[in-house]
Amino acid sequence: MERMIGVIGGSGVYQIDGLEEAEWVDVETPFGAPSDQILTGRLNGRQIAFLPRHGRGHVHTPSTVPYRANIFAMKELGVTDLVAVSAVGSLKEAYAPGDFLIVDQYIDRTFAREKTFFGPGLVGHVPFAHPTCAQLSALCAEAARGTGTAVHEGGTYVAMEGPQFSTLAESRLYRSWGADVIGMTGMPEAKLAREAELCYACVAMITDYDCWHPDHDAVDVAQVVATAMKNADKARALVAALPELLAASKGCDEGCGQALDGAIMTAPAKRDPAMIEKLQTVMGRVL
Ligand SMILES: CSC[C@H]1O[C@H](OP(=O)(O)O)[C@H](O)[C@@H]1O
Ligand SMILES: Nc1ncnc2[nH]cnc12
Repeated sequence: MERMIGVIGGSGVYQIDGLEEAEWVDVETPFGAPSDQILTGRLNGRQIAFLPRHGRGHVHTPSTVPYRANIFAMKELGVTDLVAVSAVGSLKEAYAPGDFLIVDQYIDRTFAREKTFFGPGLVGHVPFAHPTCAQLSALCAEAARGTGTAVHEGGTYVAMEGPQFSTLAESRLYRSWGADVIGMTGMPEAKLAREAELCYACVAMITDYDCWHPDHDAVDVAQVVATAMKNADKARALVAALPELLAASKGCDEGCGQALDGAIMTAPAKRDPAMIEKLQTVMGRVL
């Protein structure tokens, strides 16, 4: 199967430049519209799709981002490898604002979001011990290093509900858990990408020290935006390098594309035909 990069841009990354045949396209899904139109085109001769997670102009809160529609739409467009770019707070001294961290684990503290494509009449459970694709993550690290930024490979992302930032007690709690960075959108995006059998990687752009650091002011939007703006060119350079790196890579050998093998529990005779039809795009392979 031809591989194709999709990118979901976070706070501060609402578009990418330099696409040939660039076009913002509407994609409708059974879960409603995605966060915005999706920018499609060719980057260095290779097809790519880009979606701003909060919409252009930042209209969705972390809780109202239509995560299911976003993943569905990417799959519909033929994306196989999805890269999330996310602004995060650092929970460790060594991870400084301006650095990139390639996430490989999550702690999901969100509670007000739809987190699965499954439902009554079609029940399934995908493996999630390793929530990101190691091969795609390695490509992201290589692309990130090419921007000249400090890159940390591997780290745990705490996904909080927001939209308010954390209290000091919460920030200290997450540090005591050994978590590395904090954001508001990593979940359920990563869970849904796994259910849709996509390779998924998260490039976390560190924008602040949250509120635990005695020598830094507690995070506010101005800090996040200032760092994100400073890093926006690097984020775009990183994205620009990805399609070629993917084409030259040996591809995923850890089964992201077969995550649904053996996952569905509902007996064939009990499966809801409407659910089967609704989910053709994301999991037609096993239905
Ligand atoms: C503007 S600070 C909080 C906001 O920024 C992050 O967004 P994203 O993950 O989409 O880059 C964080 O998760 C919050 O949504
Ligand atoms: N400190 C922080 N907490 C949650 N989300 C963030 N996004 C960027 N910085 C953040």
